[in-house]
Amino acid sequence: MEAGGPAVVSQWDECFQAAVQVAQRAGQVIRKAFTEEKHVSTKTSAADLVTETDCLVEHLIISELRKQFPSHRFISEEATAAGAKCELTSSPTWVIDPIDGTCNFVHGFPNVAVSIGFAVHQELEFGVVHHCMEERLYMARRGRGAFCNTQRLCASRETDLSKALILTEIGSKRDPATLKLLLSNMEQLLLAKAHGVRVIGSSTLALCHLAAGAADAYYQFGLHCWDLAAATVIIREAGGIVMDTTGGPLNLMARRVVAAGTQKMATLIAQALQPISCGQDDQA
Ligand SMILES: O=P(O)(O)OC(CO)CO
Ligand SMILES: [Mg+2]
Ligand SMILES: [Mg+2]
Repeated sequence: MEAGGPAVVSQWDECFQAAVQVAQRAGQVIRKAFTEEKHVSTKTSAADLVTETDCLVEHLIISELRKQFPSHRFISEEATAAGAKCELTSSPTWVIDPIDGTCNFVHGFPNVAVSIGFAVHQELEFGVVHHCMEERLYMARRGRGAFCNTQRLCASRETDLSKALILTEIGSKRDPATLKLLLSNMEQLLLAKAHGVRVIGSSTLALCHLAAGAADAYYQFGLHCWDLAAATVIIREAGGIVMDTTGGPLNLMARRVVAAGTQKMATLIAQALQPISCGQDDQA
């Protein structure tokens, strides 16, 4: 065994435990705020929402983790919206979405999650996603399986597009050209006789449903690295595939993804999609 090997493993274990604890604390804050009046602002479009709870929870998560791991770097949704650089270096980096499903949160629709991913040398090491309203904790560490609370997760083995339940998100970009492509992509999958296409308002939770085998595929153009980081580890550890919409390897910053239980299903979905250009998180 390499000198220092076990020490490195236990270091990330400590980070993982910290992520679980802070995700649960964040969940308590979100649950309490869920039924209270919200102050809602918009960001990049009229459908890109933020509330004071997004900012409060992001501050809570980052200040707690920074206290414990002062040398680590952070990428987070609301700091990026406020102008922080979104750069994934080789340093240990936390990738955080304080509330995934803010539009759901604003409307009282209970698909709302906290998403905390962790990467070292640009490789995702673990992910924790807390479904706040159902108190479900999805989590995975690289090489150690994926779990929802204590239950081990197993992605779908389906390879036939005409038997697939597919998840996607509409996103916040609403110009006519984008909407046309978005609806045309959905139409292609329905014409291929997929059993259904679902939109639940939280990319992270949809990806966790895929990891749990409750859906066969997921695709989206326009999501962000913080929607994707934690759930990517969870899907891979559940035996699923997460890749670029071109069929190549996932680029966490490229704002597009296809995920599926099987490589065959992922390839079929990727082949059916027309690309929608959304830019890169690290070039904003
Ligand atoms: O609610 P949020 O974090 O803005 O995320 C959206 C997608 O960008 C839903 O997944
Ligand atoms: Mg999000
Ligand atoms: Mg968010």
